[in-house]
Amino acid sequence: MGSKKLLQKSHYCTISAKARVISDETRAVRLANLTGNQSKHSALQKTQDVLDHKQSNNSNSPKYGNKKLPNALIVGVKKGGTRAVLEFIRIHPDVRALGTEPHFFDRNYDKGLDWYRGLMPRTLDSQITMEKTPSYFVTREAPRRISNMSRETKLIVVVRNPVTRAISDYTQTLSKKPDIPSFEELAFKNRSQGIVDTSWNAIRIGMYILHLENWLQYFRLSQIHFVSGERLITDPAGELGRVQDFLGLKRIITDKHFYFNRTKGFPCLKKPESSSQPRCLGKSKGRTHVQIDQEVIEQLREFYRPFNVKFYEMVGHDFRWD
Ligand SMILES: Nc1ncnc2c1ncn2[C@@H]1O[C@H](COP(=O)(O)OS(=O)(=O)O)[C@@H](OP(=O)(O)O)[C@H]1O
Repeated sequence: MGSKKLLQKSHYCTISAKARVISDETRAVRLANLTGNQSKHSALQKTQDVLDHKQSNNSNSPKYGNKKLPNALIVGVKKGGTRAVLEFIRIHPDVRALGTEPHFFDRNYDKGLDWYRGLMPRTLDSQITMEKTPSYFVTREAPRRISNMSRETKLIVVVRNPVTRAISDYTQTLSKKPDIPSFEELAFKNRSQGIVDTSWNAIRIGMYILHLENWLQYFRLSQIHFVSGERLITDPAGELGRVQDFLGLKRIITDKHFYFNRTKGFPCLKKPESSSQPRCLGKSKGRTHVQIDQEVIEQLREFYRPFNVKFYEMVGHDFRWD
């Protein structure tokens, strides 16, 4: 076999090994989130050990290294574009990330930090460990718990127009439970009087300033980086450039890594040479949204406006959601 073919073959093996690792890892964390029992957790640990072994056979991964608690977390927001940020940043050679959402600081906190650390990929000292769980942003206890782990944790929040975010959230729920009430019914306590139901999660999550105030009790604003969910779609390289700066990483991910996939309607990662792996996000990202009456959208815009303005003032950036 010629040297070029050999190279291509080993590259292909690395990619398919990585794909296997990701699907095993997904199974492992899902298991932990679905069950609360101890024997399943040791099964999870075993699966994770197998993953580590597989990853150590992957030439892209360190042969040695340690499982470390994350230095950086993507803490929100749900439907903001958190998966895209994680999948894009993890192509950086100095980043290793858990592919699935461990929900440690909300649902699995009682399992302890050792359990959490055990889920993480092995990293060299120079590498950053990351995970993403979008529900952390709206979990009251999450900032305190994360600051107890390390006060130096870097936090990333992907924010998006709260009205579009709410519709995206509802569209996702509807895809799983087709019998739920209409968006309008859930969004308002009294629609004719314009009284919004702030107890509905799809609405509450978008009141970003309220959640942010909770985080600022434990973290400095400079420890939190806000990614624009809108610009992440129109200029992924620009947003990822700022994420790399924030994480203290060399800017390796650039516009050379992205292309706009017309079928998907979103930016995707360029395929590494000779790989058959899809590099666009899955079907649950970029769903066609439920059609919502323009008047309802206007009412929600009005509702969010004061919260948005306070949020812009606090973070020093106008996201232009009006
Ligand atoms: N490159 C790329 N490809 C696909 N989708 C992209 C991308 N960049 C951002 N987005 C937007 O990400 C939205 C899903 O957000 P999350 O990943 O945070 O969702 S989740 O909370 O993890 O379910 C998803 O929301 P919907 O379009 O409403 O499905 C996308 O708009």
